[in-house]
Amino acid sequence: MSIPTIIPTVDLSPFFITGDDEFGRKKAKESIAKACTDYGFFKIVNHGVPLDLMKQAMDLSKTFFGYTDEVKRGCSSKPGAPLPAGYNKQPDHSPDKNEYLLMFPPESPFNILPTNPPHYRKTLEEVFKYFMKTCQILEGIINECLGLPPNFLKEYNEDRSWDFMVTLRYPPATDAENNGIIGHEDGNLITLVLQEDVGGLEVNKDGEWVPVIPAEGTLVVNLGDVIQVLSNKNFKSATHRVVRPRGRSRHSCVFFYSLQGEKWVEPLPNFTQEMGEKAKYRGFYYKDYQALRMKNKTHPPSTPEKIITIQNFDI
Ligand SMILES: O=C(O)CCC(=O)C(=O)O
Ligand SMILES: [Fe+2]
Repeated sequence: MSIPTIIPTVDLSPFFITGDDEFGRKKAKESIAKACTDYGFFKIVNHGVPLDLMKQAMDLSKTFFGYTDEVKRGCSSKPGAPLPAGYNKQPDHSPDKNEYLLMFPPESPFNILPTNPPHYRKTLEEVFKYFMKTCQILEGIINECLGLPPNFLKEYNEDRSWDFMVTLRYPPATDAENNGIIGHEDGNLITLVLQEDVGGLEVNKDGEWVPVIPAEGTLVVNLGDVIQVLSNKNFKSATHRVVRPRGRSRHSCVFFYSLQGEKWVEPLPNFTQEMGEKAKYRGFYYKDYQALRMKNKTHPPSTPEKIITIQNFDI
């Protein structure tokens, strides 16, 4: 039997203190670079998000998802809405079993956020802002780990209005099935996951599913397809899934640090010409890739091989 692989936990505190903890930063960067090359997955502590705020968000989420369908549907967007904000449930034909509340940045006019439980909206908006800041710090670290010119990713990805956050509830597994979300990669740049203690998130490493064990105060980070393409596959977009535990629901809160739709995504010269490597992907506009991925959800293909993934852009 193979030994279960441990997902590394990185302490981000050296990036939050004003002093010059060069050694601490170097150590964190080394761990992150290795995790991004091996898995595209790691955990972070001392990430700048107040722990009581994270706990409050999870508690309020549990209360919200405990409401009746009718109440929750009061926060759903109207059919044909331009963006899928608000409450929704995976359609019956989907293999994924969960319900969720999706929000864009707090100032977005598309948001449909619940007025109950009291403070839920405010709490989610606060969490959103903190998660966004943490992702900006991670983006800077990843920029350095990739050896890109200073602030390259920040300038490439400066429009923050495309970020979104989803709070989810997964019902308990049944005797017949336990899928929460099937194995997939995220399409964006960086994803943050706050999962409750029940677990269920798994990452694929060399064909094996490795559980991402929850630890209090910890956030999970995974890279998405945009980083994998820009880095010409030097950094991995992690394949992950959610397996529903038995006997109880699972709650999580997931932040997608994203990219403006008009941005062109292709392997950067730093990882192609300058390394004497061929590009591994065709370029695309991010909005086109998103639209294709959205179709996977709204019109699931008849066979899994037909699901659109970044492999469709392989050269
Ligand atoms: O709920 C989770 O822990 C992860 C969800 C996820 O992978 C996703 O929404 O893309
Ligand atoms: Fe995901």
